[in-house]
Amino acid sequence: MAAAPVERRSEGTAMAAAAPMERLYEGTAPGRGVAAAGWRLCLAHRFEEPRQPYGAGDVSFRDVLRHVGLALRYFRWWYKKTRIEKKSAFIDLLCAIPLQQIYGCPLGGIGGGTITRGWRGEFCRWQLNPGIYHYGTVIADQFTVCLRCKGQTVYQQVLSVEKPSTLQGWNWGYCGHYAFYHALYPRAWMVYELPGQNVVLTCRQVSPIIPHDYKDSSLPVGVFIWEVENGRDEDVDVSIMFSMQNGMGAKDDKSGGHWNEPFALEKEGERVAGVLLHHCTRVNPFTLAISAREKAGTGVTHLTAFNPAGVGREVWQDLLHDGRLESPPGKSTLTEKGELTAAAVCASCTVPARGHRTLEMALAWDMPCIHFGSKEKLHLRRYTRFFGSGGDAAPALSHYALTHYKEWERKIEAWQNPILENSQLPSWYKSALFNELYFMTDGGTIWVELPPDCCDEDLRGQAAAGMSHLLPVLREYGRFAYLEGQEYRMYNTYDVHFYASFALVMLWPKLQISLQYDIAVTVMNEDVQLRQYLMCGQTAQVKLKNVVPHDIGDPGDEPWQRVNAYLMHDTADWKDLNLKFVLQVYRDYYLTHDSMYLQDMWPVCQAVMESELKFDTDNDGLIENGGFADQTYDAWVVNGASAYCGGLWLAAVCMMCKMAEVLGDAKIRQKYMDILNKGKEAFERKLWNGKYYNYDSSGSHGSNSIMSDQCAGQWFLGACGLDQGEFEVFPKSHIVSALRTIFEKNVMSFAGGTMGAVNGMRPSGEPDTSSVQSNEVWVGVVYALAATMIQEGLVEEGFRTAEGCYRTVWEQLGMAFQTPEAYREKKVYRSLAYMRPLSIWSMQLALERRASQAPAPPQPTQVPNHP
Ligand SMILES: CC(C)CCC[C@@H](C)[C@H]1CC[C@H]2[C@@H]3CC=C4C[C@@H](O[C@@H]5O[C@H](CO)[C@@H](O)[C@H](O)[C@H]5O)CC[C@]4(C)[C@H]3CC[C@]12C
Repeated sequence: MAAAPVERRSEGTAMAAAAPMERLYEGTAPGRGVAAAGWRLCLAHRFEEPRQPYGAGDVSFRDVLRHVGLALRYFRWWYKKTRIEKKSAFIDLLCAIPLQQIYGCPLGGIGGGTITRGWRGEFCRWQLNPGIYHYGTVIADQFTVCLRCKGQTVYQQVLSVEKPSTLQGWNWGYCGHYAFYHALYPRAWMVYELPGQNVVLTCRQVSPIIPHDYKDSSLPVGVFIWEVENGRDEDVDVSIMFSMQNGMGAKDDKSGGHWNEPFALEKEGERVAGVLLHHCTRVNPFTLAISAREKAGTGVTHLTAFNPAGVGREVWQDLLHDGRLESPPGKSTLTEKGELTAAAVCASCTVPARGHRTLEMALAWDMPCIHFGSKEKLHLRRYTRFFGSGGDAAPALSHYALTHYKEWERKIEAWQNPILENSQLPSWYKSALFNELYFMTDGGTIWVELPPDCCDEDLRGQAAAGMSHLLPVLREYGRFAYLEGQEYRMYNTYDVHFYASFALVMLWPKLQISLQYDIAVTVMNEDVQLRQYLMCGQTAQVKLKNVVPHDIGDPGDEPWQRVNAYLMHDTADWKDLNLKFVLQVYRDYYLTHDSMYLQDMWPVCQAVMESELKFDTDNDGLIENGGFADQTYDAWVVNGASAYCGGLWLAAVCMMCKMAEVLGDAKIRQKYMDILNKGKEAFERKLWNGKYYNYDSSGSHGSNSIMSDQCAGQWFLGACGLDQGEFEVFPKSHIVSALRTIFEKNVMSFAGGTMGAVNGMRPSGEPDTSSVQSNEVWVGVVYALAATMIQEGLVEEGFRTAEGCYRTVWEQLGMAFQTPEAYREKKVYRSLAYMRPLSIWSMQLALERRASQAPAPPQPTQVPNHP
């Protein structure tokens, strides 16, 4: 291999996982402006480990017996839902999405829908209907390059390694050994050497993901900046053609009535031209726009319509002829039922000998008004406040994207560079930190406006009345929701958001505040409808008053309106949800200093803590679990006092004291101080075993398992600076001992220390197989554990722990941009593209905290400058 832009830059605990990349790349070009850190792959790469989604065959006989009731109830529910009602299941255990090791950076801002490109450049994952995914590569969606010298076309190639059965008139099968992909979300680069041409193309893909920005970050656009380097001694005319099918490759692309039209928009001296592809479905119609920026020396041409299911010769020849497209005026006809249509836009320029030029192209999509599955309410997306809701915004969005992407990149660099340039941080971490952020947009994310006429009453009366800032916050920042996972279709699953929320509060704090207001409203409300819960078979109310819901609803139904789509357990009896609300309220206040928020949330915190107090059945100041899987580990039973929920409880009680202090509520402060003092003693007495905190106090076989998440309470306390002095809840020495034990057992004694931390380990050093979740690794829990280690000074251990997950997911298993909830040491994974791994941002918070506390480096002695 020549000079190796694809080399693996790994430090310390290097693993062999990604080594084949180096051997595959045969190019020499470094590309233009490609970031140093990130996730890099040669286009000829193949992932070798074929993993399977968790299936019935992976369950032990003991677990089959344990869950046979659930399985039967689930099957009955699933059959009714999918076969009789013809709807899709919020979790489809019987039809898991097969693993495709193809994904790369998604396009688009927050909550306007996403289109994911694969690392080989394909347009392959679509979330335009809110929260609903369509997986499928659309073959016509391509970039094609045409090179002309002295008036002759010398090279024309689709920049795709595919050899499809449609559009055979095109020149497919680009040799992947001459290109590489590099992702550093929200940007990605593809570097193509054009064999034998002495021309290098670098395509930089940019999405408007800008921390603390609540306008541009909402835009449904992506920009492709093509840097063309001409290594020849003669000028070359270069054209890049961007072709796109009208639709996302789904059934309704053939439903008829779709049409395309060319457009050009000139504003403030900037001209953008392209084609609009109107996708006229009954529900959630949208317009796609492909475009390019016209400027001196850059011409933009188009083809309004072609048949993407045909041979495609007319398109190919058109471009081949003169490096331009025919550019007919006027609209296309409407498609017939069964017919597909596509369009293309082409940007061309002359690149001088040994010179360089840039071509700028954009993809925008405008689906301003959306219905969820129930179609009860019409919602307006966030970006409509800036671009209107008439369905005619695609030209303006394209123009805005092409004239603002430089500013976006400046802001992205100002945010990312201090981290990227920190030589103390390993480069895998830099890749993990930014690339895991993909889920913020590609988590089925939705960001909508509050209807202008929405009042307290609509948010259900008394709930809203107590919160003076509820309406102003929701009006100004809108409503935000993201899925638990692309396969676990529930919005804002709260026990999981607890982990992921660090990313939101650190980067878009107003969205975290808005989400919390939404949760606060649901706390006060109830849903009296009865239903059967699948795990235990009992019937109970959908939602009780004064408890935090599991989730805010299913996009296949009517989220916000009907909460708790999850029907495995009655989560009114879960022990972690209420506590996670209190912990987030204080954490958010600590990070944002938003005292209005704190004031509004205070009565809600008191209400959920009152509900929680009933779980302290023996009045020792510590809650007890109920002998079922009554927390986020929803298939791992806990009985009696537990390290996880007991620890969260004490942390929440501590934060109640702190909040009461801030708000000057002495009575409440005293109440929770008394509970805290009693509870701390009970926690140590019931759970501390001299080395770590036992899983639970039941004395059953698994009760002395080592749980990787046993310090979750301390994680939050440390993140809020509440881990010392008066507020030291857990003795420092115990926390450090527990973390060291987890590192030794759950990390280093599991898969040779290369796969992160297993959820539960027996003291003997065997993974705990007492439940289907105890021998899983949960990536988001591992990142949270790593943050806790860093907070407690075990920095190397923290990085080592987290590195195992990153390398496993991104380098070994080919699960880039679809990090799963869980994997086992061998064979299986569970729930692709999951929310929890966003917890990696808590590692960053811990690192920033440490850096700000570190003593300042000695200053060089100042030599007085005497005249
Ligand atoms: C008789 C059959 C052959 C054997 C069937 C066994 C199965 C019934 C069970 C084996 C594995 C179980 C599933 C494990 C995980 C699940 C996830 C859960 O939802 C969310 O999970 C998060 C934890 O990962 C949690 O934090 C979130 O709050 C939840 O929203 C739902 C249950 C289940 C799918 C579970 C169901 C039963 C098995 C498939």
